[in-house]
Amino acid sequence: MSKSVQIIDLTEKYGANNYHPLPIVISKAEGVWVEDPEGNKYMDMLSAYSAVNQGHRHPKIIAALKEQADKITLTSRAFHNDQLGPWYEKVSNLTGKEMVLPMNTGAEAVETAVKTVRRWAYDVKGVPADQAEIIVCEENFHGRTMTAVSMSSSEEYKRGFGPMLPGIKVIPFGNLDALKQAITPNTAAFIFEPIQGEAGIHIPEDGFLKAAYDICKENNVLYVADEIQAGLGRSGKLFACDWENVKPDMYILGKALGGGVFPISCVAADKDVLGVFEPGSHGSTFGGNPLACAVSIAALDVLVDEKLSDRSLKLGSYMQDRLREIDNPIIKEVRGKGLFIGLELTESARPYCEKLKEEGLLCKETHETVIRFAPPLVISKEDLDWAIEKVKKVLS
Ligand SMILES: Cc1ncc(COP(=O)(O)O)c(C=O)c1O
Repeated sequence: MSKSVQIIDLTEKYGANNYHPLPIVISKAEGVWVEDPEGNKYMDMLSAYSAVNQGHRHPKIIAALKEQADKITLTSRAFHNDQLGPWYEKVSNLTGKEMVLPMNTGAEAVETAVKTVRRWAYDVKGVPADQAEIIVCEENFHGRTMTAVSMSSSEEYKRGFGPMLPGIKVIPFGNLDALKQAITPNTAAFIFEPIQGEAGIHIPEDGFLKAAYDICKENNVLYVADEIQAGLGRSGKLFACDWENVKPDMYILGKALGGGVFPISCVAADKDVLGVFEPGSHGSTFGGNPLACAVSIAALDVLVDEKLSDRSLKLGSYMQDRLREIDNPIIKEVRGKGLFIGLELTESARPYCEKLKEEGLLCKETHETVIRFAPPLVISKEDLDWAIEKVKKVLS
């Protein structure tokens, strides 16, 4: 029995059955390439759902991890640590926001955003206690905690987990009239993904992000962009909201914030919003730990120094054009921004992901019929051409 089969058996025997992974074990990685225990190499076209935008084990990020691991890894927030201040400054400069609040996972940052906007509604907007409302979009994905699941429109994500968090209103993605109608005096925030990732790379019509911002401003509603997956270079801009030059009231960031090396997430907003917290009102033992901050500083430096947003923009439109050349009636649509690409089929995408795996290319189906392509943004043109030929072979 191969090592891979043994490991999969153990996972299936002891692991909770909450994922449906492709039957492959990964034990090593570098850049865009990963390797199984038998030494077979594959190209990673998923990047851990856009957490590895900087490429696997980027040498500068690994160096920062090792250097910090030799000094101190955790203080809790009972004390200051020497990495947190410089990390705050870096995220503040990048987002243009005055304040930052660190967490660990994306869903925790979403929780933080929800607490912030509710408290803001209570303290600043004067919404009566327990009456704050939040508007979200159909087919959103904000994570798997109870708050994030309560925001979901998917019955499958919610089944048996109730009662859900109250005060959530769901509108169709990209629908400005529905947004206007959903707003009441108790609305605290509109929380949305500027490009919906898990839904199958849904891109709103041009003008939506800006028009939705204007509606929020007219009604004193906070405009909160969940850029956990679409942000940090993935869509061909530093933030997906940059496509319409919109500065949200709050950014929610995660995934590539830690360069795929260490978990870190955050929300960033100005003082009039994120200033609502006082000591004891929110926190996390690991949030803002020195290891995560040191890694994140390096991860953000790599993103900026290597101009990964520009690479994503250029290589992304190249890849989309090449995919559109494939002539096969099962292809319904190729859509994307930068290297954030969805290829929608008229039938289940899973068998094609399995065939691509046999060809040495790892990607994953989303929403049944969509193959998501999101390679590390450091991918070379040669490697991308290799990947495109494999996709052509499997889909032609
Ligand atoms: C837009 C968005 N928000 C939140 C999350 C949740 O992040 P995490 O899995 O780190 O909790 C994800 C994860 O895919 C996401 O894509």
